[in-house]
Amino acid sequence: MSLYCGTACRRKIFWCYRLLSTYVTKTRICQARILEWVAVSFSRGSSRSRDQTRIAYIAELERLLSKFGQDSQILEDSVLIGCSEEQEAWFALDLGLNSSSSINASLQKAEIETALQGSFIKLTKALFELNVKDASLLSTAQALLRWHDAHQFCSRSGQPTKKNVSGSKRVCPSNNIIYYPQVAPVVITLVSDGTRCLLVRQSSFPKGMYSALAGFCDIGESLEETVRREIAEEVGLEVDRLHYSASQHWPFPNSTLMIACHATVKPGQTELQVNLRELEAAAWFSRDEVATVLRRNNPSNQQQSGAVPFWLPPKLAIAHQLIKEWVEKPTCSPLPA
Ligand SMILES: NC(=O)C1=CN([C@@H]2O[C@H](COP(=O)(O)OP(=O)(O)OC[C@H]3O[C@@H](n4cnc5c(N)ncnc54)[C@H](OP(=O)(O)O)[C@@H]3O)[C@@H](O)[C@H]2O)C=CC1
Ligand SMILES: [Mg+2]
Repeated sequence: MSLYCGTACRRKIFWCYRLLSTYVTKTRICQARILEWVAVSFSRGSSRSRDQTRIAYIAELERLLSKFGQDSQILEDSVLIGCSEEQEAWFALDLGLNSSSSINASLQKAEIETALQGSFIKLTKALFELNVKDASLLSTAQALLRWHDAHQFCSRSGQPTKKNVSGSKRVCPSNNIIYYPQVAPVVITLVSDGTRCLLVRQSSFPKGMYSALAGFCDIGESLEETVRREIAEEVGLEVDRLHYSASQHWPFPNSTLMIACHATVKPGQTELQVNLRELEAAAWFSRDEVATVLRRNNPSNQQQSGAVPFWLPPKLAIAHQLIKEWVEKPTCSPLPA
């Protein structure tokens, strides 16, 4: 808050662009209009490569908005997502480009791209192409802007709620109820039997990708209980030991805190009973197999050579870190659950 008000702070905004698309769930294809966010990530130069993709930070958004005939009033909708090492506050703003219901409907994506000499790319793609710091900012922006978008009204009075300046909460003016952004805890666990690890596929994953096993925490559960329940529910295994590894904020489908763990099952109790309502496939893989895939981890490699049977989540995904940890530290000994 002080960052926002401080005179030394220059207000920087990075933009998010959103579009409507169909959304495929595990059980049905839903044609409902679901908001899918796309990062405004720009690459300078003629060809885009991984290290060129970056967030466009706009120091003088007012001027640009005015160029397109927009009222700078919309800046009030921006939310604070962080600050630079020079103590400049960074805000994110949803421009709702090309959305007919948006107050900014007259802003055209192509025109903005031309003005800024860059191009929009999908948020899910951008998150894996940006550096860790920018990806984290973008993840915060997506989660926070989406939360504000979905919490415009008080659930008690039905009256419109009002965002505070930084966007850290919304208040109902009629009864002073305060609403804070929500985060859902999710556990993601790499199960091992000592020599092999368990990788799974959901039908919603990109083609050929396998990952660790994940699940939302239920009300009343500890993380340990969630890990045990999810593993039992999805592959029919009983966890023997587990230990925490790391965590990561993840903005899909809404704001989640991914809590990553390693788990082991008892030797001899490794037979899988795959719950096909939750998973498309699950299988044990040796350390050598996983190490090979990690080294060549690129979906296009698989298509080109056919040598790699599957691929793993990209480096910035916490699942990737879990898998890498397991490959590199075969002897780490877990604590009793
Ligand atoms: N980075 C990675 O490699 C991976 C990340 N993930 C992330 O982990 C998340 C959870 O994994 P997933 O296996 O899908 O979880 P679950 O195994 O818990 O299954 C998802 C189902 O749980 C129910 N559910 C319970 N609480 C919630 C909630 N707060 N929000 C949404 N659904 C809820 C829904 O069921 P119903 O529809 O019946 O209500 C939903 O379809 C994923 O959404 C994904 O973002 C997952 C796998 C890999
Ligand atoms: Mg799951």
